[in-house]
Amino acid sequence: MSTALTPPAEARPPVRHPDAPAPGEPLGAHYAYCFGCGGGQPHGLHLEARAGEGVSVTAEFTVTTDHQGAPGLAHGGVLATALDETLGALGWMLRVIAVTGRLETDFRLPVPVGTVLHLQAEVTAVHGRKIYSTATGRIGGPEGPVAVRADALFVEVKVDHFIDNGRPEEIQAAMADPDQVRRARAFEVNP
Ligand SMILES: CCCCCCCCCCCC(=O)SCCNC(=O)CCNC(=O)[C@H](O)C(C)(C)COP(=O)(O)OP(=O)(O)OC[C@H]1O[C@@H](n2cnc3c(N)ncnc32)[C@H](O)[C@@H]1OP(=O)(O)O
Repeated sequence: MSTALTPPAEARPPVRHPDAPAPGEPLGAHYAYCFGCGGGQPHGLHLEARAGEGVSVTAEFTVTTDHQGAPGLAHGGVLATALDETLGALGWMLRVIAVTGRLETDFRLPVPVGTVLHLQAEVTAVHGRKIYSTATGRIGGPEGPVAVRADALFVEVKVDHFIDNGRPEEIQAAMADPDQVRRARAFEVNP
């Protein structure tokens, strides 16, 4: 793991938000057109995440023929997306909006089409806006061998990050959708 992903000595253990979803609760998509979790992307990952214990989440992603790199095998970038999306879902447990600053991925086993990738992610430390986290993706069941893993640094941002940087068409459509506004507001209110 690179030094950029090693929390500084003064970093704190993560604290589960009191209003975080209960363990086992489905987290749903944060945006219908998200390539990782949205239902509106026909070739997307349709990753389904659930709240875990502490500051953790679990997720499942089924590799389809849309996700190939080599014949019959998942593309490494798609697997990195699955790890990134699962790590991004940790924001629900802290109730902050955060984006990926750095993602370091190890690919340990090839992942064939048809495989269910069982993902688990947890926050390991928080320092200011910096959120340090780690994730695994297992095959053959939730306790199967680790096929992919990642260490990451997410950086907390405000909703303005998306409003200022996103394309106006999609931003306006999202802001006109009451469900989307409700999801964004859920993260904005911090103790
Ligand atoms: C509506 C609901 C939607 C909910 C939306 C949820 C979406 C989840 C989707 C899945 C996750 C994604 O793919 S998100 C999409 C992919 N990621 C992105 O597009 C992010 C693009 N990058 C950026 O916008 C920016 O670089 C930021 C926001 C990450 C940081 O910029 P900034 O806000 O100006 O802050 P900055 O001062 O640079 O950095 C803050 C601290 O983090 C450190 N830091 C920043 N980047 C790195 C890095 N790569 N490696 C090491 N350290 C880093 C800095 O050194 C600093 O440490 P110190 O000096 O404080 O010690």
